Amino acid sequence: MVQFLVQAVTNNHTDVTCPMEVRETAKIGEGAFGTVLRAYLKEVSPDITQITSPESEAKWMGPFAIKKVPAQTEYKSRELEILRKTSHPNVVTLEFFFTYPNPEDRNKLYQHLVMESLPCNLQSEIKRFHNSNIILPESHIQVYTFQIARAMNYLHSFGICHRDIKPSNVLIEPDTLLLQICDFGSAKRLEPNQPSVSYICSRYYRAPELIVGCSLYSTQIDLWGLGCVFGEMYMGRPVFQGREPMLQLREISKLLGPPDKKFIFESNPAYNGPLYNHRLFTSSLSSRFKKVFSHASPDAVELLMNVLVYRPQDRFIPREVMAHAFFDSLRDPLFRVSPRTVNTEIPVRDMLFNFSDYELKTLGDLTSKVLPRE
Ligand SMILES: Nc1ncnc2c1ncn2[C@@H]1O[C@H](COP(=O)(O)OP(=O)(O)OP(=O)(O)O)[C@@H](O)[C@H]1O
Repeated sequence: MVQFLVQAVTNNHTDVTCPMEVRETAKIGEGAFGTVLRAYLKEVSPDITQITSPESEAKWMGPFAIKKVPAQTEYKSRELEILRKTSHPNVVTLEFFFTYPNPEDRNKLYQHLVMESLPCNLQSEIKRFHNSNIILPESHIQVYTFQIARAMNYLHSFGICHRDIKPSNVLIEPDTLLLQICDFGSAKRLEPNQPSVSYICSRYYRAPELIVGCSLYSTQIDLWGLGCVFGEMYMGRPVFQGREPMLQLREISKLLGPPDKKFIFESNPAYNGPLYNHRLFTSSLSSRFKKVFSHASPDAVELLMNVLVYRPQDRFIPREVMAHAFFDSLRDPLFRVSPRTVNTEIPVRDMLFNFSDYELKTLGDLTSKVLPRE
């Protein structure tokens, strides 16, 4: 356990900055860029310069998840900027933030993002089911996928592209099936006709346009990630597991068939890598999807076929995902789910459809299809 006093901790909701004690209790995650720790925070009076005694007035708040990343890198400050702008039930909440030196190297400042903590991520949930030789109940897959699409609909409405959608960046609360997207370390607000780097996103979840080197991509790269995560919940392992970066396209072509010339030209006319355009099978696209996602219902297969699509323009956008028939049972007033951690069935309709006025506007002509039945 590590405890320290920070003179200037800013509350993300009120913008008030005050001194606080921070108690870090355990490591939750370690990524390429930062460390995530479980932590508690306590307000202290401004004249205190030493850590206060346990009997002091204020209560410890938490648990939180603190993400520490080296401060002052242009790349990472985007994460704070984006988390400060967003407020959505399916996007992790930033509660406080501060900069503080690294205990091992006092000269190096670290940005600390203090977020609401969720107990589990989707990667461990998928593994848990897979290791017990069972697949996630389709009702859970519906509830989780709907919330991913809802978060994307919100983020994309501001042009914010997450750029690293994968099960370990999807947090869940197994008792309620609440889901929140985390890790905005790669996220960026995409501007039309402004190029961005194509070497983002974790390999198994990279959209085909990124693999062939597209730099003018859109928020639709996140939808590919949604499709991969959606499919992984049925398969218990990543849908496209390329052994190395260039073999990733080969894995995709085993299911979708080879990419066509139009897709390559629109993505990157200068692409001269392998195209895997020899015939690997004779079966139809839909029979391949049915075979690969053998546990999925016909509606789920149909939705997967509309998301795992080469051309980003032909891929469903988030509100089309939410409006799809696969989620119709969620719209039923009687819909209930049985979380694995709870012994009773719980209603989830209020949690799924508590749209803000802003969100309702983003649904446009699909509003009546997305909203629940009375
Ligand atoms: N708010 C949170 N609550 C609970 N766990 C969290 C939270 N934020 C992050 N984590 C856990 O910590 C892990 C690493 O966090 P994050 O992905 O933000 O760091 P990163 O350095 O960008 O990692 P990576 O390189 O794997 O993308 C996540 O996969 C998740 O399991």
